[in-house]
Amino acid sequence: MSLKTRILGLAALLIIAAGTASWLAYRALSDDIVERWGQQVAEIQVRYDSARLLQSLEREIGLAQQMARSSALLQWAGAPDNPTLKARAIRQMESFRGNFRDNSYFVALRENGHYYYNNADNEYAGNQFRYVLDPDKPDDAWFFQLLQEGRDFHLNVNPDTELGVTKLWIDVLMRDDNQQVVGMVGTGLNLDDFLQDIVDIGQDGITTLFVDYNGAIQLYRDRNYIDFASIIKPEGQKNTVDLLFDDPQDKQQILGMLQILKRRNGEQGAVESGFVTVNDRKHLAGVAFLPAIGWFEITLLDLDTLIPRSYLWPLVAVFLASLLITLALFHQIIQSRILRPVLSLEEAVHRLRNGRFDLPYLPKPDNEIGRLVDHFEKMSHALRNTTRELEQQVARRTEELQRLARIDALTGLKNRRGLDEVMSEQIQRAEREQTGFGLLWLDIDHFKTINDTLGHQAGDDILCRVALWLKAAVRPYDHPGRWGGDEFVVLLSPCDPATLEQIACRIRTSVEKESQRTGSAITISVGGYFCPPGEDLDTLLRIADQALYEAKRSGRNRVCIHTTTGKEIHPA
Ligand SMILES: Nc1nc2c(ncn2[C@@H]2O[C@H](COP(=O)(O)OP(=O)(O)OP(=O)(O)O)[C@@H](O)[C@H]2O)c(=O)[nH]1
Repeated sequence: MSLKTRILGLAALLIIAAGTASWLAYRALSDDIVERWGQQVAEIQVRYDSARLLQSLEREIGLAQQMARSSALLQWAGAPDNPTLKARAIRQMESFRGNFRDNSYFVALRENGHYYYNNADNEYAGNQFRYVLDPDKPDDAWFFQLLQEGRDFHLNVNPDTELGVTKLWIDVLMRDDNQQVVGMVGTGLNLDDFLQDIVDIGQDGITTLFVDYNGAIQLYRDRNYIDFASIIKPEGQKNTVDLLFDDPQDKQQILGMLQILKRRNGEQGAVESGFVTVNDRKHLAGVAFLPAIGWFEITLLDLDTLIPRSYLWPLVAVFLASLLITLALFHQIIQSRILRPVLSLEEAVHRLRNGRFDLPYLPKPDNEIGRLVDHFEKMSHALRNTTRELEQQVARRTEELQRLARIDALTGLKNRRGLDEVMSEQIQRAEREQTGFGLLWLDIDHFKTINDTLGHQAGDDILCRVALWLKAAVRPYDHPGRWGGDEFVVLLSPCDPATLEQIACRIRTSVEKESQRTGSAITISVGGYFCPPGEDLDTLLRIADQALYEAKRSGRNRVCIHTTTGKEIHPA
């Protein structure tokens, strides 16, 4: 796996890990914020819903209480059979009917159990007496129960089977001057209208319900849950609020909140809240007690509706986008600051390893890698300089060795190899320019005797001296050399037969004279050949050797020149 893949993989893992940790922290924080926010919203919503209910009811309750205190009604309640009082009371009732919101009323008298009623359509005009309440009839039990309890005011959601209506009834007791209960008055609000106005107001995610002092559901958008005629039902048979919750802990929590609020007994602004599950969805429940009517108001906030999960998608999108941007930036930085310099360095090292000093462009970021590249560049420059110096030294030494390989170590003249090269060049030149050159072959006479009598070292000294005299006797552009042993060769170019002869004689004379001057007289024999263009080396050497042989055979210390026209011997 490449370094780039590893670094980017590691970076992605770190970012995802950091992102996950941030996400979890965010979730915890957002849950906390939502909880706090939800509690505040729940409390506000509870107060708002309570206010809406009370606002609607307070006027009706006030009117009902005013009606209960009406002297016309109270007098009639004391003498229900008195037609004058009855007529006056009914007129009074009818005047109240016009003021009630539902334009309906009821009056029930304790003494004879007569129940009077009229509605918005004035359906029972002149016939307000509807029926006689029967203590043994379950449908009428509410009346007798309220009389028994002696509660001055009561709200009751109840279908009236006689009248065929289901209403939220406002029941207010009538008391005479002695505070004796003489009857009951009130009005009924159409339940469907009331639910629509107060409870089921179409706020998405917000559910409002009202329960009575014992937790029995009184107002709820689903009528099936409403506990009609709660007052006459024994405990245990009521539709209480806990029916809405599946989790026993939620049931306990809600009932616990009702208990707490009961203990606080309508304390101003007292609201309890907590999380519950309704229909498998998390809700925040807010509960408040309404002492004016003795009910609790419960608001359920569906958090998934109010704060849908889809709200989080932009956050996820932002996270993913920032992840991609971060990776791209990271890749760019890694690429320019690490990978590209490292790859260039690797390429440079590869070239250097193959002996190439033409390094590619090496980026130098301002970091450790940049410093490493800088050191590498300096190192490669030093290596290049050292290598060049070594190469130059080797070239110089090779050249010297090559030169030495063509030089005779004893005399300093060209050796046989050197002479071979010069002769080959001259053969080519002669061929090319169609001119001849001269070749002399020299041999010291009786050198063996010199060696034998004076010693080998003395022989060497004589060889060196002969070399010096030879050099002095030829022209600067001629090529004298030692062929081997006591034999010397001189190549003369440019040359002609006369010059060849002249120089050959001069050499022989010079050696003879100079050696005599130094006290160890020696002589040499010289064979010469003027080489015409087109002849090969072997032929030249053979003819020059023959000329030398002729010179020796003729008595030594003489020159024998071969030309194309014949041979000529010059004695001393
Ligand atoms: N001192 C010395 N002697 C050498 C060297 N090379 C060859 N010789 C000797 O030179 C002698 C050459 O003798 P030759 O050329 O064969 O015979 P010569 O005695 O010169 O007689 P001619 O040539 O017939 O006059 C031999 O004795 C070799 O040992 C050398 O480098 N130094």
